[in-house]
Amino acid sequence: MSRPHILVMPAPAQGHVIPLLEFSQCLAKHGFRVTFVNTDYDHKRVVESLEGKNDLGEQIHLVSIPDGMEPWEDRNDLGKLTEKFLQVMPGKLAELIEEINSREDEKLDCFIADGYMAWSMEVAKKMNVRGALFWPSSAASVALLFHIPKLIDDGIIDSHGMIPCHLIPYFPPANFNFDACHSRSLLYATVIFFVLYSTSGTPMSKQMFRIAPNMPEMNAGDCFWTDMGDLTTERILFDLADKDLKAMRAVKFQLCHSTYELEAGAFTVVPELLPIGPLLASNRLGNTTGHFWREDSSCLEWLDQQQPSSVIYAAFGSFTILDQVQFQELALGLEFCNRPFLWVVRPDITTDANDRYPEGFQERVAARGRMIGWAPQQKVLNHPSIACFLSHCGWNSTMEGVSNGIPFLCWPYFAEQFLNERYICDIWKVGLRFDKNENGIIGREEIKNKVEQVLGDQDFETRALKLKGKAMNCIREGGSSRKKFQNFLEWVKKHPGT
Ligand SMILES: O=c1ccn([C@@H]2O[C@H](COP(=O)(O)OP(=O)(O)O[C@H]3O[C@H](CO)[C@@H](O)[C@H](O)[C@H]3O)[C@@H](O)[C@H]2O)c(=O)[nH]1
Repeated sequence: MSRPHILVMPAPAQGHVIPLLEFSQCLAKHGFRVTFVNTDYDHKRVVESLEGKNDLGEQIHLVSIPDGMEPWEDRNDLGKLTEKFLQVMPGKLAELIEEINSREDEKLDCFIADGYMAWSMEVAKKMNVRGALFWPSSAASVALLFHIPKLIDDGIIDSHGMIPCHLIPYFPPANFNFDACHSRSLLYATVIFFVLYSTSGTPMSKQMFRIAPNMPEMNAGDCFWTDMGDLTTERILFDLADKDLKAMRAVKFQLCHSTYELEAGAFTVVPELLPIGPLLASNRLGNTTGHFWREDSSCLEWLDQQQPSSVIYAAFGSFTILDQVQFQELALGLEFCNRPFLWVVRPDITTDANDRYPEGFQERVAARGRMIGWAPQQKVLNHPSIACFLSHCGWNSTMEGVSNGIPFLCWPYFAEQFLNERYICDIWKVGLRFDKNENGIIGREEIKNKVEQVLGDQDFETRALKLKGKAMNCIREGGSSRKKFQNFLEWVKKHPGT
């Protein structure tokens, strides 16, 4: 009998491609053939970063379809990207499925889409292919999505995902200086601003709510479509969330990159969600694949030369952009800590690619600091020299830090990262958050103080190691995630064909 064939499609983003490809490797290890469909743009980056190495094995076949954007357009503009891919990808996906199914010995047994691409379930249904979803983010973020109708009923967001105007503080900020409005035009501009602000809506309500007893309090700002900087993008992303929510209700299998033990409360909100995490390349003794940037593995040799539990690892995932002032303050903060550090400085982490570091910084830290463009992060976090993880709290980074028993310093950037921070700091108590200073930035002293607090208090490490034990037990024989993964495999094997 030929191997069952599964088509897997991630959302077009680094934090989605890596875990879905890891999941695909697990499927391949269990005897499945996988066709993995990226957008053309991401496909090119993934293939380039493989540098000709066949880390994927023969059972995973990479293919691609267009995302509707021109090659030079900015894919970090999530509103535009979403708008374009929703126009183009459904048709291209249907063509791809048709083409695969036209080959007699390759017919698809199942289609697995990223939860954030749940709209594609409709395409699969029309093509008579069974669908399942995989969520690369926390169960809490899925629960929040599931909770949208209730948030609308309770008036926390309106039917466009925005906070209704009566919940927005109507008054100007406390530090607003009316005396400074000498000029008539400035006064008019100010009035127009407040009128627009109060009628257009914004999802950034600070009204707190709790959706299950043992989950942290949340606010509308934790939803992934919020805090994007402009209302158009937020509305496009909310429409995507709404589409995903409708589609997910009709899907039998929904898998999630988490564990019951880490997020028990969230799983009670969406009982059909099945955890299969943590997904780590080390679980199958392999390497992480799907990178958009080339890994700089030379940092592992550098880590070998450092003392055990001595190095601060700082990395912000694939989206975070720091302005020049904040970037330099972070550099000075790392310098102030007076410890070895490994800092991932992605080529696009600041808007200004030149003269990014404070004057003389590189020379001063040369003996104990290392800056690289992209790390083999899972291997780094598993290295005995790592003491703590200064992270933007993307869910993959969170799972990777937790699975290695590393305490966190939390620096969330956007979307559900603030919710992940609450799990790290308030529920699991394995890290500390940074506070911004009066200038709205995280200052060098704050960085030094919090690093010292986390590393000076043995309880953080003790709790982190305990949490690691819980997370890793889930994927051992008899563990909860292992069982759910096996249930899923059986379901696919029992119902072969379309
Ligand atoms: O130098 C680096 C930095 C990161 N990574 C990897 O890249 C992935 C990054 O994923 P994540 O930590 O989740 O961050 P983002 O790239 O920001 O992920 C997006 O997708 C996640 C999953 O939905 C969300 O939780 C985030 O908020 C969203 O920004 C992880 O597997 C890391 O191991 C590397 O391999 N090398």
